[in-house]
Amino acid sequence: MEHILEVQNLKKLYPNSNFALKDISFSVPYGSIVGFIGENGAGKSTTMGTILGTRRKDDGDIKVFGEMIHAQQVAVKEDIGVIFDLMNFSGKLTINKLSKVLANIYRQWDEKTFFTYVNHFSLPKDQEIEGFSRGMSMKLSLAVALSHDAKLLLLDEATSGLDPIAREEILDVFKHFVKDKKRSILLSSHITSDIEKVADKLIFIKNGMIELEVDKDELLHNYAIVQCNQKTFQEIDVNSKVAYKMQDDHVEVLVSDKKNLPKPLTLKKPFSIDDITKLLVKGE
Ligand SMILES: Nc1ncnc2c1ncn2[C@@H]1O[C@H](COP(=O)(O)OP(=O)(O)OP(=O)(O)O)[C@@H](O)[C@H]1O
Repeated sequence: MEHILEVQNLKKLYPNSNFALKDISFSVPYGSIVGFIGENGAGKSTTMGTILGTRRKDDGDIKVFGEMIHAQQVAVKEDIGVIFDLMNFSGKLTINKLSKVLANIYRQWDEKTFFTYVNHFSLPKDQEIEGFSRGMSMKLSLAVALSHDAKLLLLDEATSGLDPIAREEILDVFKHFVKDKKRSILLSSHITSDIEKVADKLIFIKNGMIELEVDKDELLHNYAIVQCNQKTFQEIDVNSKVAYKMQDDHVEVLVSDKKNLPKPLTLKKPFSIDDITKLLVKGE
């Protein structure tokens, strides 16, 4: 089995909203960190919520660890560690008390690992967690997600609110988490430089649709952003054009096969995930 998570033809409509997840499919391979990228309201949290069963899907299949997942399956959910934007723990608890509560919730609760992360993140153990800053809350959520022997982490904006040093630390924790090739992470973030640092694969979502799903190596080796005039734009192989944006005096194009371009052409080097995101989101 190659993939820890497979999403096939997932559809979801919200009542009283024009938004829909429109038949989306993607996969998360074992041992990988997959970056989930899209602008505000693109559908990242909705996708993660339907995978977890906290939001009802209308159609489509979700397979985790090779098995079809249904909303009621508690056992499978124990194997999924989650961070969503807001913490759900009672604010009156301290970390010491929280650990005892979680030991009763998770069969695989590992107190030793939990306190290793709590110490690593320098979190106070006897302070009520409602007084925690956003960054401290995020670190606590992460310590919890990493301490019940989860095989898959669904992390929605898990690095936001953290200072650069804490972000570095956490990205190192992510890399370590997937190292044995038995576990994976799906990570959404607006801080694309974080994704750029750790992701093995990238999924771009726009308006409820997957625009691009690509391995980072493939992106680095074969993709490019080129700037050219209209005439040269027409000469680029249509299958290679992923997205483009017409500017006043030139066209900016994301191509998937940079070795097969008409010459001469200006390659934008180096390009960032932000550059790609802008073209996919704002371009055609
Ligand atoms: N409970 C709900 N009822 C109706 N519409 C909703 C609900 N939750 C989300 N939406 C809508 O679904 C769309 C996608 O929202 P979602 O939170 O999945 O986006 P996102 O990509 O996670 O955005 P962000 O980056 O801002 O967190 C938005 O238009 C939002 O208004």
